[in-house]
Amino acid sequence: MSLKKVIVENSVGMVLAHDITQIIPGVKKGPLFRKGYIVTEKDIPQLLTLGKEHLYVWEQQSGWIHEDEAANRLANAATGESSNFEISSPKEGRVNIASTVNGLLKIDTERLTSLNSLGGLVMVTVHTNRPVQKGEIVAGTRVIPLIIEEEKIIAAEKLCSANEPLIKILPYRLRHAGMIITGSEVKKGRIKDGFGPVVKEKLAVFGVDVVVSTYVEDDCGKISKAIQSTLAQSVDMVVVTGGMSVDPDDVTPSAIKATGADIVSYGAPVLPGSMFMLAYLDNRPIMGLPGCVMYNGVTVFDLILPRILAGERISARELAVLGHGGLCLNCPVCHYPNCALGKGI
Ligand SMILES: Nc1nc2c(c(=O)[nH]1)N[C@H]1C(S)=C(S)[C@@H](COP(=O)(O)OP(=O)(O)OC[C@H]3O[C@@H](n4cnc5c(N)ncnc54)[C@H](O)[C@@H]3O)O[C@H]1N2
Ligand code: MOO
Repeated sequence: MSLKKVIVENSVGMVLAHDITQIIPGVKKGPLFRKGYIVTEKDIPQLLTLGKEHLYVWEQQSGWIHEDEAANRLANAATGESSNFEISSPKEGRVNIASTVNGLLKIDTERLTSLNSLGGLVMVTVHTNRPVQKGEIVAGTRVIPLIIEEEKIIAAEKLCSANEPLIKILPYRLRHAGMIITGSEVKKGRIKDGFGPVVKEKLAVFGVDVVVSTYVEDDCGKISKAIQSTLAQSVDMVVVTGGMSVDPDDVTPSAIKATGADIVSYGAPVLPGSMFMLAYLDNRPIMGLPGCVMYNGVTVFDLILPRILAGERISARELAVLGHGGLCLNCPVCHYPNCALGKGI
């Protein structure tokens, strides 16, 4: 198809090649005539008052496609036509991509940049590794010109679907957690446990149940044994709270090491949460949670947990890159994940 420019008075009976938007300040912004509309005699005065003395109408031409069709094709290619996404009807060449499930959003950011370097089209997303909910819009795509060479869309489709889709949602796979609350003051009843309820609630958001829960005093051997016996009860992961810092009674990192687990990192470049430990034993994650996870609203735990639950194995490098954007600004009202925390990747 190609465009033909005609004088508005000569457009009666012709097929409109684009939406015509009406804006009434403070009242309305939206299309008055839609692409594909056949112009009638009575529309002419209204078109003239909208400032349209000329219109673009369609002239069929092979090798070119309309922006709406192109945007639709791009959205389908980017999501691999997965049922985890719902693609909206095109509007003025824009298509929205929404999640139909709760899960971890994965964007191949390198390929996204390559796609957006092709020119003539844009693919725009929220950040990768975001925990998304059913119904949330996660991406939008728009074709810049009204019609575009089909060849360009074919190249974009190839890029979108190479090996695996550009945009994916990973379901949360881990369901059962074990929790070890350390601290002699808690074990001996000097204070009430305030950590367990916080962790339980954070896990429950993702549908994870704490199926084993143990209180242990600040003793390396006892904590280490508790981790092993918790893992023996077929949990998918273990969280150990407290004792992560540098006091003589902070023995949790040593206890995790003593289980023989592979230590990915002791320390993570996120504030709060810098004393975090991640380790794996028999491919099951063990997380050492510093006191700030109990105290602060959002910490490194909130950044890493959705990825762990989606079954990703987190490397030391993936923790290291969190430093860029890892500083919580302690806003008076927290809007996480709608903020910069953890978005430097
Ligand atoms: N010299 C340094 N001091 C601290 C550092 C550091 O790098 N150098 N790091 C700070 C950071 S960051 C954090 S976070 C905390 C880490 O604390 P821990 O994980 O070692 O926490 P604890 O010492 O076990 O407890 C701190 C505080 O919280 C209370 N607590 C602990 N567990 C519970 C529980 N289950 N229920 C209620 N209250 C609990 C505990 O009684 C302590 O009062 O260290 C900084 N210091
Ligand atoms: O582990 Mo503390 O990590 O930064 O508040």
